[in-house]
Amino acid sequence: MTITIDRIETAILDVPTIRGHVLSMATMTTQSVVLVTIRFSDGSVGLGEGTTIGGMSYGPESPESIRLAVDSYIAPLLLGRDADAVLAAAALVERQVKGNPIARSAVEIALWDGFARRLGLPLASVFGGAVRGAMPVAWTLASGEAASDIEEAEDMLARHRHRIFKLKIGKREVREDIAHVARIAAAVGDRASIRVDVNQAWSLAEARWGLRGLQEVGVDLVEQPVARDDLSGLKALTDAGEIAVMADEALSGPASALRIAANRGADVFAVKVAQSGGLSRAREVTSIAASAGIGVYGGTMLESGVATAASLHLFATAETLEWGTEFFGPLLFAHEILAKPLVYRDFAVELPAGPGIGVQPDPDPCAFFDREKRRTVHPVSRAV
Ligand SMILES: O=C(O)C[C@H]1C=CC(=O)O1
Ligand SMILES: [Mn+2]
Repeated sequence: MTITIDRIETAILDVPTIRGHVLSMATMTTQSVVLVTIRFSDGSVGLGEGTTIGGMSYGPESPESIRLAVDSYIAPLLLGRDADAVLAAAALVERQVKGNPIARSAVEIALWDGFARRLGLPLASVFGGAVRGAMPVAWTLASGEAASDIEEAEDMLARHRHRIFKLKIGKREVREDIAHVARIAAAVGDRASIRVDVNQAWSLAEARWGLRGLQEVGVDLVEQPVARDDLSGLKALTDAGEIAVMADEALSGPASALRIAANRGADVFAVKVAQSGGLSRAREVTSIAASAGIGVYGGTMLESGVATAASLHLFATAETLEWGTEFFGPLLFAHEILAKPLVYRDFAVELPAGPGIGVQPDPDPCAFFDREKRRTVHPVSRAV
C-alpha cells in the first residue's frame, strides 16, 4: 500500500545566541529556527528546518514567511500524496510555489529524512553513500571587536575546534575593516585560514580597493563582496587578483549557478541547501561548480542541528570539498535543541550516524523556545 503524507506541522523556535553576531546588515542575538515535522501514514516521521538570518535583512524570506508558506501553500499541495515520491513532491512544490526557497527546502529535507528513515538508511546512503565521515568546519569571528575575536580564535585553536576563520566585514569604512582583519590575521599567523564575508556591502570601486588590501594582509578568500545581482562586478573581481572570490547570495539554485559558472564569474561557490531550494537542487549546484572547475564550500544559514545534519549528509557525498564547510550553526546557539548534539572535534564536524539525517530534536528545549508554547522548561545554557 502506498504510504502517504498525512500531516505537516511547523514551529518557530527563538533561540538566543552565545554572543552578538555582527554582520554588515544585522546584529543577531537570537536565531529563529523554523522546524517542519512531516507525519506519514505508516507512522514514520520526517524532520526539516528552514532558517534565515537577521529577519528580512539577509534576503526576502523571514521566519514568519517561511512558516506561512509551508502552512498555507506547501502543506495543502502535499497532503495525501505518495510519501516516497520525493522528487515528484519537490517538483510540484517548485511549480506551484514561486520563490520561497528556504520554505521549500525545509519541507524537502523532511521528505528526504522520512524516506531515508523508512529505508533504515542514513540520508547520505540514499544519495549514493558518504565519501567522507567528517568535514573541516570554519568558525565566524563576528563579535565586532578585534580583541575579543582574537581571544575567540585562540580558544578555538587551542581546543582543536576550528582553524578556518571567517570574519564578517562591510559595516565599517573599507580602510577600518582592512585594519580590523589585519590585526586578527597577524595574531593568528599561519595557524589558520582567514577569510572574510562582506555580505554585498561594497560597491565595485570599494571592492577593488578592499580586495587588494585584504590580499596584502594574507586573507585567502573573500565572500560576496558586491550586490547579489552584480554578476559582472563579481567576475571582474575574480579576474583581477589572486585572492579567491566566493559567490554566496548571488547563488539561488542551479540556474544562477550555471550563469556564473558559464562565465567563470567566481572562484568558489558557497553552496547552501536552503538558498538552493533544497538538497536535490543544492546537489545540482555542487555538480555545476565541480564541472566548471569552481571550488565547493558547504555554506550555512546559521541553522540548528536539524538543517546542519541534512547538509552534512549531502556534503558527505560531494566528490570534492576543497574549501571545507561552515556547518557550525549549532555552536552559535546558547542552547542545544538536539537530543544528541553533533560532534565537533579535530577541526571538523562529524557526519551523524543512524537513519535519515541521523538526529532527533530534544522535546524540552524545543518546547521551551517555541514561540507559541508556555515557557516552563529550563534547559542548561552553554559557554562559547
Ligand atoms: O554566509 C553568510 O552570509 C551567513 C552566515 C554564514 C556564516 C555566518 O556567520 O553567517
Ligand atoms: Mn555569506
